[in-house]
Amino acid sequence: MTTQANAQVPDGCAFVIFGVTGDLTHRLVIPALYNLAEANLLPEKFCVVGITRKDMSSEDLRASLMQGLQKFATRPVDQEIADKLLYCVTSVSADPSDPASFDRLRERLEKLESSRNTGGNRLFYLATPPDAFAPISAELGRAGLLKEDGSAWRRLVVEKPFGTDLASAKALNDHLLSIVTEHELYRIDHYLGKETVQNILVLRFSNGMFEPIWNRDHIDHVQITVDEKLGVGHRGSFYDKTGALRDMVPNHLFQLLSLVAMEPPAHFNAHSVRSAKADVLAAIQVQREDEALRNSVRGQYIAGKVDDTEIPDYRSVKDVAQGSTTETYAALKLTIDNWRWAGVPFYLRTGKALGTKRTEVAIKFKQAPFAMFRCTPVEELSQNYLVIGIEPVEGIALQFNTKIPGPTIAIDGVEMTFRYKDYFKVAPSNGYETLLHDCMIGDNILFQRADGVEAGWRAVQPFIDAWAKAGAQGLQSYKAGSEGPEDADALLTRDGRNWREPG
Ligand SMILES: NC(=O)C1=CN([C@@H]2O[C@H](COP(=O)(O)OP(=O)(O)OC[C@H]3O[C@@H](n4cnc5c(N)ncnc54)[C@H](OP(=O)(O)O)[C@@H]3O)[C@@H](O)[C@H]2O)C=CC1
Ligand SMILES: O=C1O[C@H](COP(=O)(O)O)[C@@H](O)[C@H](O)[C@H]1O
Repeated sequence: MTTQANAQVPDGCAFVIFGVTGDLTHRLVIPALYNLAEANLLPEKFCVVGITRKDMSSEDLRASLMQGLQKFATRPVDQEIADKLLYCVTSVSADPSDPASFDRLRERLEKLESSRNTGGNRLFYLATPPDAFAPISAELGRAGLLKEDGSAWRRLVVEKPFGTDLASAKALNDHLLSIVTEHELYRIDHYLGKETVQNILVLRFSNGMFEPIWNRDHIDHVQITVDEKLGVGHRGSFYDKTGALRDMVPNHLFQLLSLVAMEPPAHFNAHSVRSAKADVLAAIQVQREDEALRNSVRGQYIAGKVDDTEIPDYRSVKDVAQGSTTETYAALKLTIDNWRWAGVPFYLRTGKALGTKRTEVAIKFKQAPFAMFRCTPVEELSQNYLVIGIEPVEGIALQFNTKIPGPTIAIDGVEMTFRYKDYFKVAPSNGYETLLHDCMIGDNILFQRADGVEAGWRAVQPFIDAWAKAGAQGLQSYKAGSEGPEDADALLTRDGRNWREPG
């Protein structure tokens, strides 16, 4: 994430994609590379090596990627730029279960590097299902593909999910860090590619007015909401093993939480920013399992309608186990054990097949201490929220009370809003451009570090364990198209608080 006005063009390199035939590559990676090409942010000395276990010609691969680009591009496709990008793509077969194929890959890569004059710099992007991360990286290491060579760099990019619990995340960290250094490793969380998420850093640390009130003296609580309208769709097999908690909380919701709650980093660099984020994640209180049960709600959707679309019962989705107890909704109450946040609860919720699509962080300030205006009791005054809209509303809103014009004092809540679309005219991106560009220029600031990942899993582990033991007990049903299980409201009302209404 550059702070300069002119973004840096990366060094020449080979961009090697494992899982090139998959959905992520077609939907996000190639369209993001296209957007970088259009912005002149790809190096001239560049090649894309698409790895597949199939026998696929480069022509067929290019045709398939072009189709994906036409379908998923965020901007009108300029055919000349697209052709130039796809001309750089070569298909190579390699399968981690066949070590010899990685030796052949090394030879092919060396030839391509020399014909494209890429300087030997290599980026390996693992856009495969997560169970392939360890075998592929092991083979890359064994075949010497990640071995440093003079000044040429090597980087390994790993998609999410990073582990399925604390133990597996630790094991994956240990494995990967036995092959590459932390600096060469890029753990992607696509939330950090969103402009609105990156802006949390800028909002907090480029404006003097927030820091003095950004603490337990002025903030009552924080709400982090990631509500989705989409159901599980065709991802039953992945989702039923994963659930809402693992799928969203230790990664995306904790990225939001850490940006909102971290201490000011000493420097704007990967070490300082990631240390501050890891510190605050490590300060989340690790609850006992009985506390985790009391401080959480989980739900599963049943058939209903989202807008005009009928959503079938979660349990009827293909590849979802009969009688599955996997949660499609999770709400948690967490506390952060440090001086800034002592006594300030963080309420997190996320779910699928809900009535509203909304990703936001709402910071609720403490009420005015005294009801000078007798027209409205202080507890009935509208609440003071600073709302950071991530999606679909991209912007920032401040809610406060104001006098209703007229001869008497009457008070109403109003909202002051900033919307990106009103201020900035930028070509729409898909969120991966910044991340891919950063990998190529060697900036890890927007990528997760081992300690941050493990601290996140440590905080959610008691919920995973307690829910696994409880099984169906305590799992609420909610209708698709609703706002989630009713008990989610109780998580706040028992503390004398409410979830912020949409809008
Ligand atoms: N799709 C999306 O929108 C998003 C996906 N992700 C993450 O990206 C990764 C890829 O997701 P997605 O593209 O949807 O997945 P896909 O199921 O589409 O698989 C990607 C490709 O990986 C290859 N592959 C599968 N198993 C192995 C294996 N054991 N060894 C080597 N290659 C293998 C296959 O290619 P072949 O058969 O040709 O070898 C397959 O086409 C996942 O980790 C996912 O969580 C993250 C955010 C969004
Ligand atoms: O990683 C994932 O994120 C998406 C939500 O991403 P968003 O950018 O649309 O908010 C979620 O739907 C998916 O289940 C999860 O795997």
